[in-house]
Amino acid sequence: MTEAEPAQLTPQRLFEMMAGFKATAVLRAGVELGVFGALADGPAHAVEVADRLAADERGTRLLLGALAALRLLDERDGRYGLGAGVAELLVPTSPAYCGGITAVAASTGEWEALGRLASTVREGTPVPGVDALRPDFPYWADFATHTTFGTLRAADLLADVLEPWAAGRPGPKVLDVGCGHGLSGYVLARRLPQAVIHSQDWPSVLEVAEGHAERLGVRDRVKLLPGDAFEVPLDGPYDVIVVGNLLFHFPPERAAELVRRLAGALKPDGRLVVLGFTTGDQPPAEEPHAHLLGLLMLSWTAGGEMHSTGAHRAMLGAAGLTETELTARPGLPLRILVASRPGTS
Ligand SMILES: C[S@@+](CC[C@H](N)C(=O)[O-])C[C@H]1O[C@@H](n2cnc3c(N)ncnc32)[C@H](O)[C@@H]1O
Repeated sequence: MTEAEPAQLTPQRLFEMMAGFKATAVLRAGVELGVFGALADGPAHAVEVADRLAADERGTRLLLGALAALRLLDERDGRYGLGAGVAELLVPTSPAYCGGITAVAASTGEWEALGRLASTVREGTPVPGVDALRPDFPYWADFATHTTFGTLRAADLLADVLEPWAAGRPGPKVLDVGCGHGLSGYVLARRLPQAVIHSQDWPSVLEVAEGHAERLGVRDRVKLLPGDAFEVPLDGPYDVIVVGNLLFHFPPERAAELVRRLAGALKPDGRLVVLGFTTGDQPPAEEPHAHLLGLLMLSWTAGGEMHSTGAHRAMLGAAGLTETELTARPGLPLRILVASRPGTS
């Protein structure tokens, strides 16, 4: 295999990077003000849109121009309509609506943290006053609410991996630690009608997860374990424990401590699953999401950072688990490691 040539930096690529935050701002303002919903029934002049949004006419006219410059809107004869694909993805009544994800991926919290990245790197400490590990860190409830569009794919893949094995266990008992939206457990529950899911996270996040469990029709088989994953009584033993996108909140030794705790709550022959973004498995340009997420962990936690699949394997091995198997899919920037607790059930 030949090494990929490094991409040549061009002035255009450089200026696109510099202007990236402006596109984020324009998209976010469009979503926040309800521009796309206001144009769902057809094109309109800026003055009509301003009236529908109860916003300033000049401000609306300038924003609509910028949205058209980004091709989110089309402008014809002074009237603005939705650009190609916008009705499906950015009109709130569409079943494929993604605009809510701006509350996470383009959130004020991320924006403010990354706006002072150089100073965070210089000092090596999180943004003053910010701690993503606090039970009331508001970003996590937003994350649980708005990211189901993307996380459903990961939950489906996880269910594909676990279903053949778990289907052979009578009434499998599953724990999802730092469950967020909870979909990892709920998609599995829909495939395995006898499964019982224990969803673990902070209380404010579990309120959101509970809503998803109800919508997916599995609420009657879901138990909630609110609290700190390091301290809450785990109510085991379990057939399956999933820890998804949580270990990178912590430095390696703290992550390994949690893995040990979870391994101790497995039944013999039970499975511990580490699911999520990793770095160090591929060249950085092949795993950009994970590297950018690592900067959020730098900004928001004391010591959190992304781990490699090799580091996860070492944590699982140190916790006495064996036969670790890796699943990854092209185009899905997540890796799934399934490790077994020795013994027979
Ligand atoms: C990035 S989200 C991951 C959500 C989901 N597991 C996934 O893979 O998409 C991290 C979650 O971990 C939770 N979390 C962080 N620290 C925690 C702790 N000490 N105890 C329990 N949950 C925690 C957050 O509230 C958040 O919901």
